[in-house]
Amino acid sequence: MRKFIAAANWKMNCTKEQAKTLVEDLLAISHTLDKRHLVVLAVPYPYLIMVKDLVGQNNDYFTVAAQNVHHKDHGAYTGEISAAMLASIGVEYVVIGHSERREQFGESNELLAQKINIALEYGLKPIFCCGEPLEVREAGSQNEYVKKQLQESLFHLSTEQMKNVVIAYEPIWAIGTGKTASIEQAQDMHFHLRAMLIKQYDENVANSVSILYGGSVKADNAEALFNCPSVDGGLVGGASLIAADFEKIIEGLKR
Ligand SMILES: O=C[C@H](O)COP(=O)(O)O
Repeated sequence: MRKFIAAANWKMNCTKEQAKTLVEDLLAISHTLDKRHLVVLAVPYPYLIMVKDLVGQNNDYFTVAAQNVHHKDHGAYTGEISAAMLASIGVEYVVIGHSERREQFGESNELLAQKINIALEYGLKPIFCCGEPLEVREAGSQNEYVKKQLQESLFHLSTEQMKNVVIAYEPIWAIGTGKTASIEQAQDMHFHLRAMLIKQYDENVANSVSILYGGSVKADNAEALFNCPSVDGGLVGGASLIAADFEKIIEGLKR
C-alpha cells in the first residue's frame, strides 16, 4: 500500500550548519510517526551524505532524495551527478521534472523519460513532478496538459517499475507564490491522475503510487490538503526550511 509522504525540497538553500540543525530538529519527531508515513528530505548534493548519516541506516520514517540526476550513465558531463553515484551513497529517491528544471534548464518530457529510466535502473525511486502553468489552468486544459506529461515521461514503464514512482502534482502558478490550489482543484487533479494510472495500468498500480501535492503548502493549509482522499501528502519548498513549520506539515499526514 502506498505511503503518506511529506517531502521537503530545499532547492538551493541552507549552509551545511543550517542543514544539520534543521535535520536534527526534524528527527526529534520520528517517534510520532508510524509506518504509513515517510519524510523525504531532498537536499542539495553536498549534504546528501551528511543527511543520510544523520537519518541513520534502516530509518523507517526518514529518507533522503537528490533534487536532480543526469540522464546518462557516466561520461564527460562536467558538473553533473549520475544515478550510479547517488545509488552508491545510499540515496533512495530523486526528484525528476521539477518545473524549475523544466523552465530554467529546458528539460523536456522526453529527457525526463530518460532520467526516470536511469534512476530506476539504479534502484532510485523517482518523484516525478508534473503540473500546468497559469495560462493552461485559465484555459481549463490542465487535465490534458498533465496527461501529456505522464504519457511522454512515465507511461512507457512496466507495471513493476511504475510501482516505484511517486508523482508530485505541482501547479506552476502555486509554486512559491503563496497561492495554493483550492481543495477542490487539488482533489480533482489527483483523482484524474489516479484514474489515468488505472486506465494505463490497473487498480493495484494506482493504489501503490503516492500522489503528492506541491505549491505553497504551509503549516496552516497542509492538513486540509492532505485530508483530500486522493492526496497522499506534499512536496514542500519554502515551508520545509523552517523546522517548526515542516513538523506541522508532517503532522498533517496523520489522517
Ligand atoms: O518542490 C516544491 C515546490 O516547488 C513547492 O515550493 P513552495 O512550497 O515553496 O511553493
